[in-house]
Amino acid sequence: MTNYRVLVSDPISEKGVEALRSAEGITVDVNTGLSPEELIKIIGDYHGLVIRSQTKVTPEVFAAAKNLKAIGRAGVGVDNIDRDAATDHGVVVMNTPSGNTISTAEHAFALMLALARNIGPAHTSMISGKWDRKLYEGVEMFGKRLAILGMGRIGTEFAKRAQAFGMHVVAYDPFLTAARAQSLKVELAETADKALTGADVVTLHIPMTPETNHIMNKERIALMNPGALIINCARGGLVDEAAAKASIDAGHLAGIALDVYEVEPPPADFPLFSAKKTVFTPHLGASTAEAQENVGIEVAIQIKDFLQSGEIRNAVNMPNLDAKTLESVGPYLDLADSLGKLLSKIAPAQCDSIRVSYLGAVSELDTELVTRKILTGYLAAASNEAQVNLINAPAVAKNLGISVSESTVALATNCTELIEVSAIKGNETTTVAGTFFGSSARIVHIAGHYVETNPSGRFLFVENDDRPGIVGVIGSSLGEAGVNIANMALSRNKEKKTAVTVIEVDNEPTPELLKTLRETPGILKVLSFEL
Ligand SMILES: NC(=O)c1ccc[n+]([C@@H]2O[C@H](COP(=O)([O-])OP(=O)(O)OC[C@H]3O[C@@H](n4cnc5c(N)ncnc54)[C@H](O)[C@@H]3O)[C@@H](O)[C@H]2O)c1
Ligand SMILES: O=C(O)CC[C@@H](O)C(=O)O
Repeated sequence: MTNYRVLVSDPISEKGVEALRSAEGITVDVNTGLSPEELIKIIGDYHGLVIRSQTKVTPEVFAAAKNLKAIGRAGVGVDNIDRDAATDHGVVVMNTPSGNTISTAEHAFALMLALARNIGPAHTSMISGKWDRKLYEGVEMFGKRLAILGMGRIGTEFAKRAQAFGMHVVAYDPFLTAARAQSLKVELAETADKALTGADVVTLHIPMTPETNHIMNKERIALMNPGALIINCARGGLVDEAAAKASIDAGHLAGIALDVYEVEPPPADFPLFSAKKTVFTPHLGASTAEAQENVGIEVAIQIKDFLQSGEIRNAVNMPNLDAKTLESVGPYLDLADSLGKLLSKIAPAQCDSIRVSYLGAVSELDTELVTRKILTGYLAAASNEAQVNLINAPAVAKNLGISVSESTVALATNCTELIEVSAIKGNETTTVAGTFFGSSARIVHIAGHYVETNPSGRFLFVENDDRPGIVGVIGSSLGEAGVNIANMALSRNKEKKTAVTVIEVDNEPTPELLKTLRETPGILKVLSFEL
């Protein structure tokens, strides 16, 4: 069994580390607090990397990570990983989306209550010997209008807690349907602006993207009621901190509670530190024993399963390939790989596009994965890329200028299902196709010829004039060269008056044998390849 090395570069739970340590074929190093330079120096030795939010996985890290196959993020946000670079380098990025949901929702809720009731300043005042009841009068949350931006996992949990407190919940999320809003008993807002108009509190539970950067800007803050509160336990940068400070200073916004910051940690002269009503925590949303145990164990098992069996769960840069999916698509992936490889051997070089058609039963599978595998097989030989895999195959094709299209047809003629792959160069199209006879995968179509052959093995592909005697010459040439024939499939193209012979051979034909065959009158093309 291969020995894989995994680096844990941020603190994760001991149980998570243990789950990796006890895995067969995996060696773990826990080395936290590395500088970017130190990480770059050692990352080349590792096949797996486990992180939280401190480690920044930059393009420079990927360039040095020659053996890296997978990154596991113990948490939700993957904004500390350059996803495009990961995909280009064929590294799968997985997160653990649900293990810290409750903890983060509870933390955001705690921030809201602490802000509304001045818990922080009242505590500080009391331990300095004061008993100031007037200064720290708060506001009730009961009956207040709460805007939730982002009704994913954490937003939904926050909504449930707010409803229990008697708040009126208005939610905006581009993927929140009217039916789901109804079942969650929240008012559905069509836009963020509508959710915020007249809101007393806003809580943010959305990812940080170029579109969501500063979603809480000066104009949106102004839409909220005077005396409103902002809670951000999602990502720094969602709130324009300068605009929030200006609004508090101007007496519109009453206060802000933050767990996350545009720059983490914020500088000592962070302007909001001097604002009137605030609560700050140092990115603690997921910092509970329960959440850390959940995400630590989850990430460890995901990395272990990927390295040991290729299972992919919670990937953010490719479709999932969990055990169940792997079982159903596994045989198709092997056939797809062979079809891709076969196409790369028989189609002209420098094709412009690849077209994949799924006909019959196979059209019901996760065809995106199968297409990725076809590309992996095709590009492994056709490109100079050293490592084309399921993760980077579409990106490699795109970089090479090869467009890829996919179509599905529910019914297949002649057989119950068919995967047909064409390479197109100008007006020349080369097609191969494969199917299953029972559980046995077969290649049934090669460049205009119906043949039936195994999808793996060593092959000789011979195209010749369709006239008597040629197959005999091929057979005797192979015999004289000591090449044993394991299988042979013949096909004629009556229109072109040509025939092809696909011969599965036990040993590799020598260059001399190939030369003899190519020089035989009537033989038009001889290819030798392994699938
Ligand atoms: N503070 C912490 O320690 C901590 C812990 C866990 C998660 N988080 C952060 O919390 C955020 C939410 O996590 P989650 O698990 O609920 O994620 P999620 O993917 O379940 O939910 C995010 C939701 O945001 C919605 N969304 C995207 N763009 C939007 C927009 N412009 N306006 C409104 N909604 C939009 C999405 O449709 C999705 O439903 C993430 O940014 C995550 O990184 C922080
Ligand atoms: O690792 C952490 O504690 C932060 C996690 C959190 O920001 C997340 O996105 O899951």
